[in-house]
Amino acid sequence: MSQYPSSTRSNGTTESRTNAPAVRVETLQKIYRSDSGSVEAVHSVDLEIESGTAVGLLGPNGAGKTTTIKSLLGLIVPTNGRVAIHGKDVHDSPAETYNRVGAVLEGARNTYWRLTVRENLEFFSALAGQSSSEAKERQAALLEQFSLEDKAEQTVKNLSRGEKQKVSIACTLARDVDVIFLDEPTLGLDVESTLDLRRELRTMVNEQGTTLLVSSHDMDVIEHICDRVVIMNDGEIIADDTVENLFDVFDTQQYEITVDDPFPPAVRETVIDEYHATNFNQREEATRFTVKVIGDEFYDFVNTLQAADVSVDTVTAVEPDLEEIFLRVTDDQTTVDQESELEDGEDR
Ligand SMILES: Nc1ncnc2c1ncn2[C@@H]1O[C@H](COP(=O)(O)OP(=O)(O)OP(=O)(O)O)[C@@H](O)[C@H]1O
Repeated sequence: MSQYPSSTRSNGTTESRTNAPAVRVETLQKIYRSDSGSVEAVHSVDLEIESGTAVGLLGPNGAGKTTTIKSLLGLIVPTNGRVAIHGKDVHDSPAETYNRVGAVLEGARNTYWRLTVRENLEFFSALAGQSSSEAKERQAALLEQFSLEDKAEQTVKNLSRGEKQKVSIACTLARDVDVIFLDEPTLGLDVESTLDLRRELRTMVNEQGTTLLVSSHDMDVIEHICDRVVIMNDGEIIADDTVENLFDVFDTQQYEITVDDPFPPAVRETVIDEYHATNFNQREEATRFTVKVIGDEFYDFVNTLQAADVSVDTVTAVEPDLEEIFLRVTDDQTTVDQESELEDGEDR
C-alpha cells in the first residue's frame, strides 16, 4: 500500500489513475554504433512490470541489462521500440516519467557527500516540490525506515558503505518516486548490512507499493527480494518467471552426500564429471560432498555409487539456489545458439 494514494502525490500534484503497468517495454532494440563497428546490445526485448512488485534482472556480463535500465530511465535513445512508465512514454513525457522514477546505479554518487543525511533528504524532497511539513514528515519516516535516525546529522562522507547505500535509496524515495532501479545494491556491503538492506527493500515493496527492478550478480539478494526474475543473455530475455516456477521448471536439486571410505578416485572423478560434485570434505573415514542433479538423475547417481561398491551413509537435500538455475538457463541458451550456428553452417 502506497504511503500516498496514487491519485494525490506527496507534492500535491494529481494524476489520472491508469491501469498501465509500472513499466512497459515493447520490442526494445539498441544498437551502439561507432567508427569501429556496431554492437546490438539489446535485441527485441518485451517486458512488463506490475506496480508493487520486485523484479530481478540477471544476466552474464554484456547481456544488455544496463542498456535496458538506461533506456527505461531515458538516458539512452533506443534504436527501436518503446518504453513507458505508468503508461507515459519515457521520451514523449520525460518530465512526468522522471518524477516517478529513481535509480541507484552502481558506482554513481547519488547524494551530496559534504551534506548531512538530513540535508540530503531535504534537498531531494525540495526537488519534488513537497511542502515543508509534508517533507519533514516524510524525512522522519525515511530515517526511521532505514534505521538512520542516529546518523541524521552526520555528513554522508563519513558513513559506511552500507549506510551510504541506504541514504542513496532513502533520497530516491524522498523524491516520492514509485519505480526504482537498483544496480548491484549490495555490492561491497558486509553480511549484516546486506541482510538489513534486503529487509528494507522488501518492506518498501510490501508496505509502500514501490516497484523495484534490481540488477545484481548476487543471486541470493535477487532470490530474497524479488517476486520475479528476468534473465537476459546476448541482448534477449531468455527466462521470465517467478523464482518458484523457475525452480520447478528446472527441477534442480542439490544433495549433500556422505559416503564411507574408501571412496575410489575413479568414482570421485565420475561424480565430478557427471553429477557436478563439489565441496569435498574428508573426515573420520567418511567423505562428504555435494551433488547437483535434475529430476530422476538422482537415482542414476545412487546406482553409480552402488555399482562401485561405495556405501552411502547419509543423504540430505540442500535448498536449491538461483545461481544454479541461472547457470543452467544461460548454458542451455549457449548450447542452443551453438547448435543453430552449426546447423546454419551445414545449410550453406
Ligand atoms: N556505450 C556503448 N558503446 C558501445 N557498446 C556498448 C556501450 N555500452 C554497452 N555496450 C555493449 O553492449 C553490450 C551490452 O552491454 P550492457 O552494459 O548493457 O551489458 P550488462 O548486461 O549491463 O553487462 P554487465 O553485467 O557487465 O554490466 C556489451 O557488448 C557492451 O560492450
